[in-house]
Amino acid sequence: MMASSAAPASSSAAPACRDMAPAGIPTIDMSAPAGRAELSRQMVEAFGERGFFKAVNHGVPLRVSARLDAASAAFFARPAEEKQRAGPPDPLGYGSRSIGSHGDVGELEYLILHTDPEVVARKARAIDRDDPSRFSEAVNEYVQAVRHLACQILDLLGEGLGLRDPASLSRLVTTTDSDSLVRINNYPPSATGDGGVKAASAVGFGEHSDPQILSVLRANDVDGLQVLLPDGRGEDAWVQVPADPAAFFINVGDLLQALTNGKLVSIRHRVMASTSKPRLSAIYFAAPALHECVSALPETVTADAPRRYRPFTWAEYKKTMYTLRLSHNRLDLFKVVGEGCG
Ligand SMILES: C=C1C[C@]23C[C@@]1(O)CC[C@H]2[C@@]12CC[C@H](O)[C@@](C)(C(=O)O1)[C@H]2[C@@H]3C(=O)O
Ligand SMILES: O=C(O)CCC(=O)C(=O)O
Ligand SMILES: [Fe+2]
Repeated sequence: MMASSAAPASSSAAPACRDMAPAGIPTIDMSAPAGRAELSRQMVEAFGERGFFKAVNHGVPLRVSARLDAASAAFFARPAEEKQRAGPPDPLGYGSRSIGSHGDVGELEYLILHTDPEVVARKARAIDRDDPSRFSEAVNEYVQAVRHLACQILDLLGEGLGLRDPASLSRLVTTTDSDSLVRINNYPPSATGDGGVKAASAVGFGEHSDPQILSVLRANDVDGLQVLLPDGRGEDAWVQVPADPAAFFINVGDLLQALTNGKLVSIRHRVMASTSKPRLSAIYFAAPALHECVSALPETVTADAPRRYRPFTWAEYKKTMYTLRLSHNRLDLFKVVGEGCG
């Protein structure tokens, strides 16, 4: 089942799109009413054509998401000088407006955390001084649930792609030294000062692709997420993804594009901040270990589809990504010229 429901977004420095046909937002029912083979086929199709899908009936308990939302909202409601104690984002920690270290800014504040429970526990001492375990337990429980969802999706992809070892993708993420992150974003309402709301063009989080394997995003009931999709006439158009706090939005990251030799596409997305209510989002970025060599899966390399990217380690990719602006097409720098890691 693939449902289409979005209208093109109108504001942007990006391609004009007002009169273009709306591109669809694939919706996949994770309870697999039509069976597992059909579910994995839908995923490969959605990720191959769009680079993302909306997951419903995903099995992550509402209680777990609500607990993270409450712990996050309590932190963001604290005075600025208290929040700064959890910063600066170097690159993990609390940050406000500034994204990365190359001049990108957005209308948001955020926390970026490594998902290792010991690292979460250390950071929680600065995030919730009264009761650090209140915060760390909410994060750890959430991470466990969304990692499980990410791995289910990766296993289904492994099957849909016809991999000899269908669990090879999820193993990249379940390894104890996985470098996965969780990011919690708070977009304050865009007040003008006179009680009104700013023009729809305020950038909450600028255009980019996510660098990791898979991103699992959930937000409250406030719109803002947009994805760049083909409009069917050879152009791309920004498409608003209507908010749905009961769903997860799953994105292909750069590494999954490299692993599948471009068969699955890393989607460009952004958040526009023009809301009268705060938008709160949490994104789990599923990543491999730093030393992992990322190389196209043999099943995706054929005479018709020769290897597109040279092998590289996640550490090497990360080092490059942190030297670049948010919107950079960083995977292009790894297009094939030779073989071998390092
Ligand atoms: C400008 C940057 C911020 C970012 C690191 C980078 O140099 C380029 C990639 C950015 C991004 C986008 C997705 C995630 O939000 C993020 C945590 C990531 O892994 O890559 C951010 C990085 C960041 O904010 O530190
Ligand atoms: O906050 C959101 O909804 C998305 C943010 C995002 O794309 C990111 O943090 O990488
Ligand atoms: Fe993103």
